[in-house]
Amino acid sequence: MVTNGIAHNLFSFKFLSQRAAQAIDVELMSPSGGGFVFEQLVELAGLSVAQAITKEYSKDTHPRIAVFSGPGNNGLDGLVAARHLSHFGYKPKVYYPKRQDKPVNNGLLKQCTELDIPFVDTPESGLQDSDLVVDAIFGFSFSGEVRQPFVSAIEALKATQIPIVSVDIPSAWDVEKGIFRTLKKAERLKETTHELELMPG
Ligand SMILES: NC(=O)C1=CN([C@@H]2O[C@H](COP(=O)(O)OP(=O)(O)OC[C@H]3O[C@@H](n4cnc5c(N)ncnc54)[C@H](OP(=O)(O)O)[C@@H]3O)[C@@H](O)[C@H]2O)[C@@H](O)CC1
Repeated sequence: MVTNGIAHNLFSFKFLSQRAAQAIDVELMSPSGGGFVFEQLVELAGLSVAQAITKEYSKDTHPRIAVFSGPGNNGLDGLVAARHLSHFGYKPKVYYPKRQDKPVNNGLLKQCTELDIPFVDTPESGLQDSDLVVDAIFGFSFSGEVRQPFVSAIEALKATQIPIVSVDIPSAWDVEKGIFRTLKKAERLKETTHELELMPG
């Protein structure tokens, strides 16, 4: 879901607890439940993010998109979104500083590379000359204080004036209490994408 406006819309969202969000994933991937496999869910999540962006931000006005991908599955959603955004005619570039050597990660990296999507070394170079940033750093497994190498990425997101589209939740929010603790920060965020509400089922 992508919404215009900020604070007045935050309270019209339906938020899921961390436990509920994880339970939905388990249910979706259960053979007796949704029967989905992990890769399908990541693909659907990233595609949903890219589609949501096309609805809110035309490639004519916001062609250059920075994607910040984190170390977990939220970051994979970002890589998938980058690929679809490229197919949709946008010009994405990706900041992905902490990579896991797993088949799904490596496959998504390869697909982005083959589309000539640039990978940048710093958050600043990601944001430079970008019209919008996709925040796919942390999702529902984030906890505690932000650790490196993501401190500077979060600071860069706080400082930027371009629209931010967050996957699941704005990164570095306390998953359970963030909306109440960081409402001021949220008011600065332009957009929030809640991928879980876009999932099938
Ligand atoms: N699960 C699924 O099936 C599906 C999930 N999906 C998506 O994945 C998201 C959940 O994925 P996830 O569980 O990998 O968690 P996520 O928030 O991306 O990353 C956690 C990583 O961050 C790190 N980290 C944590 N705290 C930190 C800190 N304070 N400071 C710094 N680092 C910190 C920690 O890494 P570590 O530092 O421990 O190596 C950990 O590995 C979910 O929101 C949705 O978007 C969908 O694609 C559909 C299928």
